[in-house]
Amino acid sequence: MTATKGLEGIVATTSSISSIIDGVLTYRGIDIDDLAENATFEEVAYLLWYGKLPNASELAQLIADFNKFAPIPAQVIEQLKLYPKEANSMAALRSAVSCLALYDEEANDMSPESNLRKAIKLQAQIPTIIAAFARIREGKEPVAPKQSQSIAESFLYMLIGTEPDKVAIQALDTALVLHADHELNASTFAARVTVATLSDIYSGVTSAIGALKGPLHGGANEAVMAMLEDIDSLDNVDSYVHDKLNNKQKIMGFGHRVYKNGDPRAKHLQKMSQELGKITGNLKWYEMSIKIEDIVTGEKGLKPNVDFYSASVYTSLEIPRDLFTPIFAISRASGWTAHILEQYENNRLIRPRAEYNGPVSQKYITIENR
Ligand SMILES: CC(=O)SCCNC(=O)CCNC(=O)[C@H](O)C(C)(C)COP(=O)(O)OP(=O)(O)OC[C@H]1O[C@@H](n2cnc3c(N)ncnc32)[C@H](O)[C@@H]1OP(=O)(O)O
Ligand SMILES: O=C([O-])CC(=O)C(=O)O
Repeated sequence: MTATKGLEGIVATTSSISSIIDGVLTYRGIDIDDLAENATFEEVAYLLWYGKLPNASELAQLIADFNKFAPIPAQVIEQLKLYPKEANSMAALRSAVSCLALYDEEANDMSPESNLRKAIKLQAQIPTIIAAFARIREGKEPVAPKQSQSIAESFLYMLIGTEPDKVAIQALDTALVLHADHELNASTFAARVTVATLSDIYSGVTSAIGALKGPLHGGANEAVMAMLEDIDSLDNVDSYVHDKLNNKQKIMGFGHRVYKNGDPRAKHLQKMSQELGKITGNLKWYEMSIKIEDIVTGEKGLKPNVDFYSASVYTSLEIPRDLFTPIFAISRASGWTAHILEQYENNRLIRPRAEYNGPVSQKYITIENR
């Protein structure tokens, strides 16, 4: 038995949800470029769960379900009020999603109909939790979900408490489309490992949120913004990036386990970052990002991943930095739950082996002789 560090290159399952072949990302066979330009997040969620694009009435039904399920139980709101105001927002989301299960009577119903319904509920309720916690920690009352055609609109409405701007809704919707699924990424794998024990969907999504939080995965978008704030001006980019690279430190938002010639989602986010910068009259973060990319790609051959330009996009939308990774979770909830449903459909326990490299032939030593 020989271990492969980080399971690089190991094919651990079959899946018909998304593919990355020769650097091209598809959801159910549809190119991400096509979806980014034409689809709404609601259509994409349907596509991931059902394997096809919805017709008008199927889409209307899904949107009606999202609106119906979006309010969260009063007990969960009460829990959010008890969390420390300075709690990490991904930790708060992880706890609150786990808490949702306690108030869902069908949490442990393993029928396919119930699991699909819970996937839709989770997708509807995760944005509500994030917006509610963001307001509660500022001493404000949560805003009830808006009856809306779009999760992006309802989320922004719950966050700011007023009608969101159309440009912001469109930009967030596209970002949600771009982040929705990504084959067997770390958080999706965590979800699949959890539910492969035949544990419930809430456990799977809670595991996934924990995995997404880390800065080598979804947490990188917040780390990118922290870096941009740290650098602070275009003039400081050169010395900052060279210092990091010379000290063999990572530049967040660059590199990817699967893409070696660039992430197809990054160009969409780069364009959005520029357009939003122009609209807000602040191109500073965009211009700094471009300069960082020039240096890192030029000198290390590393390309920006999905997290790099999403940082300046969300900042232009005036979203607080520590909600960037929770927003990633809003989107990826669709992919996580699609993978969980796929895992249940054709389940086998996921249990790899470890190559043992510890001591051998040891004997028990009594405590007085240690
Ligand atoms: C949604 C997402 O999860 S996208 C990824 C988000 N994460 C980040 O942006 C964090 C920064 N990037 C990284 O840490 C990595 O590129 C990962 C985690 C994304 C991929 O990791 P792996 O495939 O395991 O690559 P690994 O970390 O082994 O890097 C390979 C080499 O490239 C270097 N490298 C990789 N990423 C970077 C980076 N961002 N900055 C500088 N060097 C890097 C490593 O130092 C390593 O160099 P070495 O061979 O000289 O030791
Ligand atoms: O696939 C991965 O390793 C990371 C990820 O989730 C993504 O890029 O969207």
